[in-house]
Amino acid sequence: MNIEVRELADLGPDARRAFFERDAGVGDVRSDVRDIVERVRREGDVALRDYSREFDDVEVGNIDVSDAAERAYDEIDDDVREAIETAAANIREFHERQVPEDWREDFGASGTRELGRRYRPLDRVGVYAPGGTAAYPSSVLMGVIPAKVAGVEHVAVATPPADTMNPVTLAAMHVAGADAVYSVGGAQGIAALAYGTETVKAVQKVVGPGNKWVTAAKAEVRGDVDIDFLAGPSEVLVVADETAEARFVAADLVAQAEHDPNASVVAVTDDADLATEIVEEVERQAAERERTETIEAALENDASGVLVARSMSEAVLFAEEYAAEHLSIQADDDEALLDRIDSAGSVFLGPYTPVAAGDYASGTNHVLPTGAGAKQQGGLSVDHFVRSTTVQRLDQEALSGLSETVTTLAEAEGLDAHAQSVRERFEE
Ligand SMILES: NC(=O)c1ccc[n+]([C@@H]2O[C@H](COP(=O)([O-])OP(=O)(O)OC[C@H]3O[C@@H](n4cnc5c(N)ncnc54)[C@H](O)[C@@H]3O)[C@@H](O)[C@H]2O)c1
Ligand SMILES: N[C@H](CO)Cc1c[nH]c[nH+]1
Repeated sequence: MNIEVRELADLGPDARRAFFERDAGVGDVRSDVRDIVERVRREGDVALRDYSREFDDVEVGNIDVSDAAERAYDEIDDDVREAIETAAANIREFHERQVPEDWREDFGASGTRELGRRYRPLDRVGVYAPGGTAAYPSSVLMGVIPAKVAGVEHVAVATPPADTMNPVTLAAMHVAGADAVYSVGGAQGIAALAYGTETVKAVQKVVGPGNKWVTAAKAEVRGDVDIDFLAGPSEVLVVADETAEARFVAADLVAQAEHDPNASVVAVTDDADLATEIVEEVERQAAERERTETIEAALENDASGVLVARSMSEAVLFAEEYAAEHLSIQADDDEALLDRIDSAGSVFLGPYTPVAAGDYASGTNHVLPTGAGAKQQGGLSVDHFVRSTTVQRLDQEALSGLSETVTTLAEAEGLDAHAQSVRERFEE
């Protein structure tokens, strides 16, 4: 692996596009994924079994494995069970703070003009929990717990099949409170949740992270079913100044790189010596990890690199444009730098806040927008599982006060029935 330190100012238009318009290979698989989704719609369970054979090399027996979750919980090691419970408690605590409250207020100056908002949970949602090259019990917690905190009655989870399903992933489903578990992964798993099959019940909304096939499938079904956002192959951007510890920066880059060859990991600093040290550390640490091949592939992506900015202001401008899934700031005045960045999925401040803490257990959600989606939205939250309705009540006096405004605007729009619906109430 040969990572070069690059000057930010020297990046040409193609290199800049590779960073800012990254899509982690999702575009390349859109047409294959369209075919998979269509076939699942047409053929249901038969297609799910065929795709599991083809892509996961598994002969699926039961697609519905809901019964296995509680058993797995009893069977896993005590220390793992305890870690799941601790992480789940922290995630639940953080998400309980997000539950919106119904409100009503009288805005009327004369008469009653009572306006408000109420929130109700969705009825049925589907959570995708990845599980191709690694197991993701943490993603089960991150998807199911906010849905349950929001009050969703039926939360189904789809996760790739295996000859023996990962017991820790199953146990996490039990802890999080999943109502149904289906052993189907990839694009076919997303299609099954979106449209239903003989075994899988269709849901109103599909959420959760995954690789490029999963992400392309979410883009494909969006419109027919609601989704959270595109949460594809992982990304991290570390903004560092001369006070940063190269070892820590490198460890955070290597950690996200181990998810997927399509992951993007970037460090940007105004200190050229630090940049060189980061590269040396990344090379050393990557060689020591178990998933070296994946890490090296991710580091060699066009959207990965170690960059030197002319100033921290330039580094901050890069971070804003990059809109990372995870933004780590390891710098002296991290809060001042953060103040100048609006676009990031989740932010990690200081040397002792590794991204991995949020990945598992600090309590924030790790399902986050990738591909610069953070320019438009934040990570998965209780908000994704509720619908809001506005409610209003006027009395006669308040309506009389508004009548001129409404009828004038209605007539300006050429909608006289609207105007009359107000006047009618004041005619004998
Ligand atoms: N953005 C986020 O919030 C976030 C959070 C956690 C994980 N992730 C990402 O989730 C992903 C997990 O990836 P994974 O692969 O381990 O698990 P996965 O469950 O996302 O994907 C596995 C599935 O991919 C499908 N697949 C594999 N090869 C295929 C092919 N050639 N054609 C069609 N389908 C194919 C299979 O059906 C398999 O079941 C990583 O990219 C990781 O970075 C993202
Ligand atoms: N880093 C991932 C989000 O991109 C979440 C995760 C799960 N397990 C470990 N990490």
